[in-house]
Amino acid sequence: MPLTPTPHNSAVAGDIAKTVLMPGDPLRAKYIADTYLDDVRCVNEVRNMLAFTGTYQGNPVTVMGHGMGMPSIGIYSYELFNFYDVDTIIRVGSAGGYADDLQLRDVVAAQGACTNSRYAHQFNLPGDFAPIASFDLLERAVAAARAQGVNIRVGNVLSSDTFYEETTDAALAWKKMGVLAVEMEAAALYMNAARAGKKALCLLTISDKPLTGEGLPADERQTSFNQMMEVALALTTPEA
Ligand SMILES: O=P(O)(O)O[C@H]1O[C@H](CO)[C@@H](O)[C@H]1O
Ligand SMILES: O=c1cc[nH]c(=O)[nH]1
Repeated sequence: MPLTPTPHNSAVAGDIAKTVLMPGDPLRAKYIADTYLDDVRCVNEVRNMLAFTGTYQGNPVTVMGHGMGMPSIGIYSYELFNFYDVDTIIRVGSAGGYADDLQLRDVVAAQGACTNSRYAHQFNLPGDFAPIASFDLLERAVAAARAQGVNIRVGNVLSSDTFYEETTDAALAWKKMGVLAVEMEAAALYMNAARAGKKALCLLTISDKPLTGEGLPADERQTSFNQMMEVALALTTPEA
């Protein structure tokens, strides 16, 4: 029985490239496709979770939104890894900076992803799982960033089930552990990649600082992340 299309994705297996870039916002996926890809076609519109397949410097790549939160990226990345034979997913997201020395628009590579979610419980492990990036992708992202003159920070992030918090207690506690920034999906992506034996990396642009109240406006969140996108796109080329 064919596994594709799925209830969430009308693409069939050959429509999706081996490497997929995933922002949370489907309009950011469209922006990446319109700005950087050639020979683009839209391969999914189910729930408006837009997916586009094209080429970047001659190499096939798909760009698809994943929505907000771990249940959402959990579904899309599971299907891409297990039903569409995708090898590599690179999330290109926004994050709230915790570290004092992170500024708005800085780029972070999530080497590890702490989480307050129970996503790992489905794997019935006799302990806590440490969700980590593919070292190969991480190493290549750092090299690509240096080559492009992008100052990239590498470290731990928090993948949170909540965007809004009653107090700053949790943020301050994670910050004390050296966690650089908060977002909402990397841990689930890294776990799905680990379980499927595939590769994943989460790159983030700092869109706000929850502990100081600084933030970029919504339109800039959608379109101002070009440095991060260009580092991610460099990983789609064999020579990167
Ligand atoms: O900008 P994206 O990639 O959606 O990432 C961040 O923004 C959303 C919250 O505003 C969450 O999805 C969080 O992870
Ligand atoms: O998840 C997110 C993303 C951006 N900023 C935050 O504070 N949290």
